Amino acid sequence: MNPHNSRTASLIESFHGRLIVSCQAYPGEPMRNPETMAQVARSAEIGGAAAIRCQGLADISAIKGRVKVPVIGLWKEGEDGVYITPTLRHARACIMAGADIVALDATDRPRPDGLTLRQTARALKDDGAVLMADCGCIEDVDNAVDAGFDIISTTLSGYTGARARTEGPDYELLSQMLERHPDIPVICEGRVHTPDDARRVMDMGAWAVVVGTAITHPMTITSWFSDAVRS
Ligand SMILES: CC(=O)N[C@H](C=O)[C@@H](O)[C@H](O)[C@H](O)COP(=O)(O)O
Repeated sequence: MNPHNSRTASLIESFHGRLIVSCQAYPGEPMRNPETMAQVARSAEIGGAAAIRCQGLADISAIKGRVKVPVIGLWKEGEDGVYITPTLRHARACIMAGADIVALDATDRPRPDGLTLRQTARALKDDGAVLMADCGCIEDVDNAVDAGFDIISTTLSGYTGARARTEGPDYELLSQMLERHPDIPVICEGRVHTPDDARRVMDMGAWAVVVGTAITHPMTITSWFSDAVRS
């Protein structure tokens, strides 16, 4: 196990075996408003979320003030290449805004500030930060573990070109991660669309599951129903 201090260990333990809800609205969307996201996050907490994952400094700050559960913060900038908390500056800003854990792109693609993943993680660990690695394939996972990340996640599977985008969660990557890194909390995130999907990843041994779209993105949920009704 990575050398955790007891504060980090109890933070990570607080969502062991539990649901994490990702509350994000994308640029140009009607719900892209920190107050709205804080209301969504508080609703998710009341419904049983053991942590909230959220994007952008204003949302992190608003949500941190509204929920008691841990906040996993990230800051998306750009669309190509590394866009989830792309630099050390973005990560530090997330922490300053109130994130208890910061999620970063953990691929080996070039980062805009020229730092490597390992250099970025080292600087943040020296600050005392708790780090979640958003991985796209097992090589990213191995690198993230080497770099000192506290939590590893399937977040970027199907979005980096390294793996095909599965219809639902990437069960295959999840099982590789669980087998190779039994001592690090493994989170399944991405395209978990039903309670059955969520139960299955927990039964496989995931530490926790992150659900975003299927809980907090009404535009997409509506389109699922609308398409089903029309066809
Ligand atoms: C690939 C990427 O940028 N994923 C983002 C990461 O924060 C979010 O857009 C996703 O909503 C989140 O990962 C949860 O996944 P899903 O919405 O499929 O439940």
